[in-house]
Amino acid sequence: MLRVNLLLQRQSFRFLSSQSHDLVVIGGGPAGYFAAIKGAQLGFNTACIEKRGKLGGTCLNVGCIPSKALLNNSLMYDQILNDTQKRGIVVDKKNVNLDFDGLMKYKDKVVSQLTGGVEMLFKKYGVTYYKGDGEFLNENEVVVKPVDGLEGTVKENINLQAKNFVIATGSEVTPFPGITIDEERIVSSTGALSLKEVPKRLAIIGAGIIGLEMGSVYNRLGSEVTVMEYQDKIGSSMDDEVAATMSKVLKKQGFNFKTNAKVVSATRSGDVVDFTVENTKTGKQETLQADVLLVAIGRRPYIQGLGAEKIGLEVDESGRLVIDNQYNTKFPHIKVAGDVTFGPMLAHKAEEEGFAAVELFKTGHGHVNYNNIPSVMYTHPEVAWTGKNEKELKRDDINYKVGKFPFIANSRAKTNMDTEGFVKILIDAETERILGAHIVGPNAGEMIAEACLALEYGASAEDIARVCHAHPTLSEAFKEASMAAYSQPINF
Ligand SMILES: Cc1cc2nc3c(=O)[nH]c(=O)nc-3n(C[C@H](O)[C@H](O)[C@H](O)COP(=O)(O)OP(=O)(O)OC[C@H]3O[C@@H](n4cnc5c(N)ncnc54)[C@H](O)[C@@H]3O)c2cc1C
Ligand SMILES: NC(=O)c1ccc[n+]([C@@H]2O[C@H](COP(=O)([O-])OP(=O)(O)OC[C@H]3O[C@@H](n4cnc5c(N)ncnc54)[C@H](O)[C@@H]3O)[C@@H](O)[C@H]2O)c1
Repeated sequence: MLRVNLLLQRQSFRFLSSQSHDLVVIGGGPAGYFAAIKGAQLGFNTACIEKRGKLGGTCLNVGCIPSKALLNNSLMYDQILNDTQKRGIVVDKKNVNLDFDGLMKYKDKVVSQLTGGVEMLFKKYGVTYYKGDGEFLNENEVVVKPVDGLEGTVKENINLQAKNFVIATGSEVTPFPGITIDEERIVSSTGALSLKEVPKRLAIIGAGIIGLEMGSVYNRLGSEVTVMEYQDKIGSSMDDEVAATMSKVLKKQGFNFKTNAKVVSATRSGDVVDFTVENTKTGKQETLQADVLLVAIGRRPYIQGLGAEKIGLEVDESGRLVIDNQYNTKFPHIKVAGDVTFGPMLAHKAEEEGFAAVELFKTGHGHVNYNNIPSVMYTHPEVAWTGKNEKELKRDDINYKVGKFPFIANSRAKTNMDTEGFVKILIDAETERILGAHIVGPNAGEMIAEACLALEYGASAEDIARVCHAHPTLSEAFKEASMAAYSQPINF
């Protein structure tokens, strides 16, 4: 009898595939793939589990990258149509055509190039890539399960033991209670990135970053865009002056905003969507129609199927995995990075955390400065900021000075006929160290890197202003705003 049992045990072991690694990363988005590559570079025998079938997570597949491809090309289309005449370029508008299918195909091509690029990097650095669904069995073991219908998925359950884990399972769209997303007529950002045609009327719930970026794409392509925002202003995460400027600019571009607007219901009837909006101040309701309704009211952490509860990981009231300042869960060998935990849901923040978490495993040190995480909205003009805004400085009772410089007074912006916006620098009134920077303007997303560097190294406004900036460049506006903060600008 004992012999038979041993035999059976040995046989079942043959079918249970099992591997061991130094580091297992769950999720192959920006947090996960940075953690995995850094882990391999630091000498860990590293594996990454991803169930999507493609690496790069939300950002590369259905977020940053496809949205920026559409933003860039829709801007070019709009400029060819509407921004050539004054520049001495003659365009026969009748012969400018939009190949919407081509626009989408280009977007898909960039996505697959970049997701394929991450896969190549895994090969280059020796990261083992498991295509499957990762679930904790206990605090030292994860099972990778096959995903139905996914090409290249693991063929059977594989148990992975590891000394260290990074959870990087990201986020998902926050659903709107009572509204069913079908990704055709009532869409999330994912559906909005893959529409079959340009909707005549696009309604958007939420004037956050997704609402304003995707609204910009379709506004340029010809949709009539209406954005409904619950709060009394658009761009709630922005500095008030920046948000007010963007509201004016986007209205001029054709956006229709309804603020203090609560969507009460929305239903699809055939090819149209009927929705009812209530004004939160007056209580007045109106029923409107759109061809497509985009729900963009935020994202929430994603831990479905991870087995977090099984091993007793703490989750807060917003669904985020709770960690300490070293990214540790209650188990120091299980760290968390990216959208699934605290902080802004941004790809570069996720990357930094993935990197830092693995450095902490290896060396006990890792660094992310949460006071200096830039945000960029890729509309035209772009909006970018880092550090504190005026409201936060007032709230914290910090005495500050403001330096502002408008792009209308910047020679490069003038020559480019692209003068909307300004650079605003906030400095400590006493030390004159930079505390925050807020930019509305052409290439603001690139310019903010200068503010990040200055903030990180504790530069004063004068330190920035005394650095020679090339002429004529947009970055001179950053220098002049710094001059304005502690003294006077030259060109304004
Ligand atoms: C439309 C849109 C545009 C955006 N644009 C920008 C932008 O321009 N700039 C910016 O900074 N941010 C942008 N973001 C936000 C950015 O995409 C996220 O902040 C970023 O992707 C977070 O990275 P992450 O690695 O934490 O999570 P994710 O990118 O969500 O990756 C998590 C991965 O884990 C996988 N996973 C989850 N559970 C499991 C499991 N149990 N087993 C195996 N795999 C699992 C998921 O399939 C997913 O691929 C945008 C988001 C959207 C929706
Ligand atoms: N360029 C970028 O960095 C970029 C681009 C896209 C998305 N993202 C990230 O993706 C995440 C999700 O973006 P998002 O735009 O969905 O979220 P968001 O949090 O930026 O904006 C959501 C907006 O919806 C409003 N809202 C919430 N509930 C509402 C309701 N019931 N009715 C009307 N309005 C309502 C909020 O007040 C807010 O203004 C964000 O964390 C964002 O940082 C970043």
